[in-house]
This record gives sequence, C-alpha cells and structure tokens, in this order.
Amino acid sequence: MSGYTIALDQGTTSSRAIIFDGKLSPVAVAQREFPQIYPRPGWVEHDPEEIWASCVAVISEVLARAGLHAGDIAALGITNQRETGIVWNRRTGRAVHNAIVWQDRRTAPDCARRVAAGEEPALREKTGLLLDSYFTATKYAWLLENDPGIRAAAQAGELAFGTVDTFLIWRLTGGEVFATDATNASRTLLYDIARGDWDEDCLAAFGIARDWLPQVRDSAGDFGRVRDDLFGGGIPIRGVAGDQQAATVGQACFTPGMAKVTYGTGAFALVNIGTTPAPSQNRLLTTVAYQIAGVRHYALEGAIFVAGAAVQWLRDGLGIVASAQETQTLAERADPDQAVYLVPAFVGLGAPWWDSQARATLSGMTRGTGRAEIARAALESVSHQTADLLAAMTADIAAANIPDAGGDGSVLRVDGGMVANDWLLQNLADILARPVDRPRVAETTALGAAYLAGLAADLYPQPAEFARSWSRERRFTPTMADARRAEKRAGWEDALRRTLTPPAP
Ligand SMILES: Nc1ncnc2c1ncn2[C@@H]1O[C@H](COP(=O)(O)OP(=O)(O)O)[C@@H](O)[C@H]1O
Ligand SMILES: O=P(O)(O)OC[C@H](O)CO
Repeated sequence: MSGYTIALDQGTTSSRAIIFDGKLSPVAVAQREFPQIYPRPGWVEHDPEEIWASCVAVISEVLARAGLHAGDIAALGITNQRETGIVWNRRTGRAVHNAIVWQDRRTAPDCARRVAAGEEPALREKTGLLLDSYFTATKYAWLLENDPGIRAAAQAGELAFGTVDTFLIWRLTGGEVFATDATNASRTLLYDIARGDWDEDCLAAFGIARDWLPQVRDSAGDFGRVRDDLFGGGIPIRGVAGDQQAATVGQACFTPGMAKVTYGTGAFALVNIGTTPAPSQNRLLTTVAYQIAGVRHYALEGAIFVAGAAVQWLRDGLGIVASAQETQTLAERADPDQAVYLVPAFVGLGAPWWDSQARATLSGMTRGTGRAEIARAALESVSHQTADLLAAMTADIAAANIPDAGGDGSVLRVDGGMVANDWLLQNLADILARPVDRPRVAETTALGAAYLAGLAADLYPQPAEFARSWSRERRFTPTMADARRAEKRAGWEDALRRTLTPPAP
C-alpha cells in the first residue's frame, strides 16, 4: 500500500479529482464540467451517464498528471452534490430517468399540499429537515407517481434508489456495493438522524420500500473496491460524505460550536453541535456532520441561496465587471459615504427568512452611484446574509446549551471560490465582529473526503491530531468601529425589511 489518496468531488456543475499525499498536501487536480438539463422552468436534471463519464475521466486524468498508478492509491474518498436522486436498474446499472437535481422545484406543489395537510412536524422531528422539494424523497415520490413503468419495476424489486454517492459506489464497484454514508442519508427525508436508520413512517409517507434503499455506513468506512479494469487496478473506497459535510471535516470543525461557511454560487454554513441532534428554533436544518467509528456527530445548517451568484450577475447580467476578481478593486475604491444595498433575493431568501416570494432590491442609490458602489453592495450582501444566519445559529446553540466554542468572539472558518476575495473576507470579519480564517488548503471539500478515506485506511491520523495540523493561510481580524458596524447593519435591516414579502393583512 502506498501513501496517496484520491478525493472525487462530484459537484453540481463539475466533477473534480484531487490526489493528496501522505501529509494531506494536494499533488494534482483534474476537473470536467458536464451539461445542466432544464426540461421546464424550475426543473433541473443531470444525465447520470454524463456524471459517470466525467468521474471516470477525472480520476484517469489526475492519476496521469501525478504520474501515479491505481496501486499507489491507498484509498478513494467520494464527496458529492447532496439530495440529488438517481434511480437505476439493478441488473444493467443503467438509470431509468435523469437525475433530479437538488435545485429542481418540480415537487414544490406536492410539498405545499403535504405541509397544508400537517405532514411536516413528524418528518421534521425524525429527519431534522423541512418538507421542501430540496430533499430527495420528494423526488423519488415524483418518479413513482409520474412514471408507471418506474413504479412497477420498483415494486418488482428491480430498481435501486440512491443519492449521487451511492450511484457512483455502485458503478465503481461493478454493482457489488449498494451503500451510502450517514451524511448523505440525512438529506433524504427518510432517515431518522437520532436512531441512524431509515424510518418506517417517513418511508410510508413517500411510498418507498426500505429494500429499494442502500445500506447506511460510517463516513470513514468500507465501501468496497473499484473494479480492476477501470483504472488498471483496484482502489479501496474508504470515505464518503456530502460536500458540505466534507468541507466541515476538511475545516476540522470537530468541536461543538465550531463553524464553517463555504462560499460558492450559494453559501452553506454548518456549525458542529456534538453527538445530540438538537432541533432548531429558527428553521435551520439539523443534519449529520459525519459518522466515524459508529458515532454520529451533528450540525445545524443554513443556506444562503445567492452568494457568488450575485458576483456572476454583475459579470454576466449587468456586465459591470469583466471578472469576479474585479469586484475587489472596485469595492476598495467605492465611496464610503454612499449607503447602497443589494438584497440579492433573485430566487427568494433562504435561512433564516425562508421567503420564496421575495425578489431582489438595489436601494440607496444617488446620481453619483456607479459600478464600484454596486459591486461593494454585492459583496457586502454576502457578509450581511452570513451575519443574519449566524445570529440564528447562535440563538439555537444557546437554546440547546452547546458550549460556545464558535459563538461571538471566536473564529469562523471559510472556504469556496469566493474566499479568494480579500476585501470580502475583511468585510465579513468587520460585519460579524469576529475573526475569519482562510485555510492553507483551499480545496476543503476534497480535503475532507480524502481525510475520511485516509482515516479509514490508517494512513491519516485521528481527528484530534488532524485538527492540530489544520493550518490557516490568513486570519482577517475585525477593525471596523462599533458605531460604523451598527450603522451598516441598520442600513441592511432596513433594505431587508423592504425586500421581504409583507405578511398577509
Ligand atoms: N475573487 C472573487 N471575488 C468574488 N467572487 C468570486 C471570486 N472568485 C470566484 N468568485 C465567485 O465564486 C463562485 C465560484 O465558486 P465555487 O466554489 O467554484 O462555486 P460552486 O462550487 O458553487 O460552483 C462564483 O459564483 C464566482 O462568481
Ligand atoms: O455541488 P455544490 O457545491 O453546488 O453543492 C451542492 C449542495 O450539496 C446542495 O445541497
């Protein structure tokens, strides 16, 4: 056995493979985008064959780039876009429908009907989630209801239902292993997060049989071996976790109260809450952060729908920046006296507001407002949304009596494409009034998946030692005066009030 691991990061728009050495330093990377399929407004699908082909290609490519062979790899870790559901034939391994992606809203009417019928509280109590079209079971139910062929084949026991990790494990092992990990299971609306098992009541609510679903294993565990013929030799699959959970592991947020935020197209915040799945009082999700050696650790999670997407809008929609990076130089020279606010509710607002009807506003402009002030407002909106989300998390953590290792005054760890922007991270520290740490290894999601795999393969140290070796590249410390912060927050709250859907009279 040799001292390398591969992390396969199967994301929403691309698949990436990264090789890490025995000290968890990245050695080589390969990436492939694949097509997004939009059959109707609000629907988003992926072709499972394209997901598969991109994964095989990036693993082959990364091995070639690093000059390594399958036999040099001690373990493969898989991390994936979460909630996306795939149904395939157990005999042929071929999917019977395109993957229905987490962003797909086709089940929203069904969810609204179920919520009105009072189905949400029981599901919420078991799964820690909300009854929303985001989650996998609603997508499985849609396939069963809308395709009689799928329903009949499922009832005849011919089909397998799985999240993307499960489909990839099945394919990589040549149909030998039908398994998922507890983090992915915890995103389906079918998994009792406290007991750690598929739940009969949840299964019944969506018309799904336990036999159609994979076995649930540790995030650092044994998921079989990759077929010899794929990469010229077998590779043990030893780590699996949803991408936001893998980032939490990669950021070494192992202590209750420690939090990370990943800033990509949207932003996902997770705070570790220890080994008891405390419910949220603020409509945050309770989810499995990781399961190691049979012990589940939980997190509270909140999502911001538009983070980097606001910057994409400046570039591709308004055309006022040529590159995402340009927002930094613009923000640096924006007029400090102009109180311009962007509330980027392009697709409604996520946690803690959950206002799907709200639409974006740009306010406070004068005749002197230019692209610099608008670019700054887009970056500041990321800081303000994070502050709102973390306030809800801090309240939940206090209510659940969790030690405040990550509360006000302590550090927030950040990762994702946006954290290349120094101005944003300084502003974030200023608005949150807490230090913000950017890690040395920027590929935190892949790092987490590689770590889980290498932990199971006895290549990498136990979590406590990994946490000690985690190192930051730079810390951003708050420097903004309290009065200025209060003024900025009040301006945002005012803009937000004018954006949220007014309550019915
Ligand atoms: N220097 C930057 N400043 C601001 N935003 C950036 C910068 N670099 C990238 N971004 C934004 O980050 C996002 C890409 O991050 P990434 O983590 O690759 O996202 P995802 O995984 O969601 O595709 C894009 O929305 C882009 O606009
Ligand atoms: O693939 P990403 O990075 O957009 O992440 C998607 C999330 O897992 C959805 O819950």
